[in-house]
Amino acid sequence: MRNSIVRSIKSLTYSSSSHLIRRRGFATESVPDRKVAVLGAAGGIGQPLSLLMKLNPLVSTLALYDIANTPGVAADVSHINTRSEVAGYVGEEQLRQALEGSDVVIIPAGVPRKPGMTRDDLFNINAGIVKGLCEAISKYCPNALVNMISNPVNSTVPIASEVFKRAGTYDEKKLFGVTTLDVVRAKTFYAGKAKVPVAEVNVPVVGGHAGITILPLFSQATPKANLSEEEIKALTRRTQDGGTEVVEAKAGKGSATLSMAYAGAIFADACLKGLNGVPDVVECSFVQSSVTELPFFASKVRLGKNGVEEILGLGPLSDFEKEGLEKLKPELKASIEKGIKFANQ
Ligand SMILES: NC(=O)C1=CN([C@@H]2O[C@H](COP(=O)(O)OP(=O)(O)OC[C@H]3O[C@@H](n4cnc5c(N)ncnc54)[C@H](O)[C@@H]3O)[C@@H](O)[C@H]2O)C=CC1
Ligand SMILES: O=C([O-])CC(=O)C(=O)O
Repeated sequence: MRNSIVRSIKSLTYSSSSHLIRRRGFATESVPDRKVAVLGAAGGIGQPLSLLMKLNPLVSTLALYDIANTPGVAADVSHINTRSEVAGYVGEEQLRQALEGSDVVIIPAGVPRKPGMTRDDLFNINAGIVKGLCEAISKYCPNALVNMISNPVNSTVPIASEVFKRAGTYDEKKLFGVTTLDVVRAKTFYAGKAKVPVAEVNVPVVGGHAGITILPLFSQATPKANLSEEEIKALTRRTQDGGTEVVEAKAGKGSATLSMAYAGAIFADACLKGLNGVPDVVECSFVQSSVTELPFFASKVRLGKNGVEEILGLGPLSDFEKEGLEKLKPELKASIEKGIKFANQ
């Protein structure tokens, strides 16, 4: 789980007119054409995420879709002299064009939290938005990898799975809840407390993406550090409350957008690398899973040419983590069931 985007940008030069990528000092190699669609591209996450995807040399076509304001965002981003061709699509009548041919669809469409709200409070509005977008995906790009950012992720991913099942297009290997921001936060907070270089830190985060369902496994963090039980508990709480920390600091102006765009770009890059056959691409994600008795669960996932190649187990847990795992299950189960019920009513 390295910072692959930054690495790509540093180590590669690329041409906007050909699909060749030249590693400085090494032979030229070709990369396949890949279309990425961002749904909700004009929003707080959508705009910086579109920028970051424009910087990604693995993308050849970037489709920016929203219900408003995408022409401006697309015109702006399109002037950046990188490989991908950019097009903006606005309104439902252009959704088909935005989606057709997509390899990866990233969904940050929907309303964000305000102080005092839980992610589940967004369900009533976002569930319908996600359902509509997934119906379109099942029609126009049923083979795309779907990166679900819209909250509550613990419910929106099950909604997507039900929509795809109903359409006969469900492939559990291709549906991902994006939990990368939890990993990004866990790494940052751990590095600060353990006083180790942040770029070297790895911390798996499992479970789901809301409050106590976010379970960072600091017992598996590397590089190892001698943190006290109290310090580990505080780091766990801060990771679980990271979203709320930003919501409160923004004081009514939304939730995490910039760090989320970064995290979303890391995860989409991992999906593209997997599709392109790069070996050993592993990220945490909320996917259909048999790691626990719950039908969906976030854990480390190996990405490959068809999406999920392997779901990795949890590994050894500390007593504190075992307790956290049992505590999160009822809430996560209820959120999953709420999504499934909504999609089928
Ligand atoms: N998975 C995660 O870790 C995180 C998830 N989020 C979630 O991401 C979502 C978006 O957050 P922000 O970008 O801050 O919100 P925002 O309100 O700034 O942007 C949302 C965008 O979605 C668009 N939209 C609404 N309905 C749409 C539809 N039917 N089709 C296409 N676009 C549509 C809006 O026009 C707007 O441009 C929220 O649900 C938020 O909770 C936020 C941070 C982290
Ligand atoms: O907290 C929120 O509402 C947005 C989010 O999911 C996060 O920042 O992790």
